[in-house]
Amino acid sequence: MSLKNLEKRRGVMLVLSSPSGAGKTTLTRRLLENDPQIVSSVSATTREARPGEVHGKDYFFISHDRFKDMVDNSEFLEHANVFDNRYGTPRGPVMEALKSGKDIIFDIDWQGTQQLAESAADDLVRVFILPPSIGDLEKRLRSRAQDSDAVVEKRMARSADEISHWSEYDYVLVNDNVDATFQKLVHILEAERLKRRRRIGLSDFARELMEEGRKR
Ligand SMILES: Nc1ncnc2c1ncn2[C@@H]1O[C@H](COP(=O)(O)OP(=O)(O)OP(=O)(O)O)[C@@H](O)[C@H]1O
Ligand SMILES: Nc1nc2c(ncn2[C@@H]2O[C@H](COP(=O)(O)O)[C@@H](O)[C@H]2O)c(=O)[nH]1
Repeated sequence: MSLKNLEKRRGVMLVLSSPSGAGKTTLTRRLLENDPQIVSSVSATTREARPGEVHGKDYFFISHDRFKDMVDNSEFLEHANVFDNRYGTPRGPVMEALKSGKDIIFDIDWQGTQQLAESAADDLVRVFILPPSIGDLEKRLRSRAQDSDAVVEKRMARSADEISHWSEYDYVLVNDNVDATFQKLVHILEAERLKRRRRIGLSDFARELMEEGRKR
């Protein structure tokens, strides 16, 4: 067997969740820029686009009617109501990515993570991002300057609820320094990629090594 076959593996479904503003989007963008093996799941949402957000790249911005049709047609892998809007993960692109041997990163809330855990537990790696303090979280949401005061207030009011789900995750990172947090995320992904159950070619490789070893 060639060493190339040994590299074959099941894709990782890497989930990032956090209270709004803790840094999921920032970390996701950085990972996508630095790692050609991972792609991002682009969610559909009924919320308005923020300035600079691009349809099809940041989200698929769709109407409530279209969202309902997609739910009725089972087009979502998971979906949830978050901050008075609907959000969902389109099923097709995730399946395509995993089939082509890519890893896929999801920026979704705890409700979506629970749904993915029911349908894809073996492939899932769940990372929860905490802010260093609630004061920092609010500063980040305000300095992002993309949401109205009312929206920021609503998100801050829900932060404790979101944080209460931290222990449902495999890893918890405190995003104090973005460079340091990013490095930790890279290490998590590297270690998860090496897990035995994901490495499809490993048993054939080990069997062949043993056969050769026994012949000596
Ligand atoms: N470690 C950090 N230190 C300081 N600022 C940060 C850090 N990480 C992210 N930020 C900034 O905080 C703001 C919010 O980050 P980001 O948009 O990535 O959060 P998010 O978790 O994706 O939020 P949401 O759930 O609302 O989409 C951004 O302006 C980002 O540049
Ligand atoms: N369950 C899901 N949650 C999602 C999805 N896409 C995004 N989200 C979460 O919504 C909030 C708000 O996001 P924002 O872009 O409006 O700031 C945040 O917690 C996201 O993680 C999804 O497809 N499913």
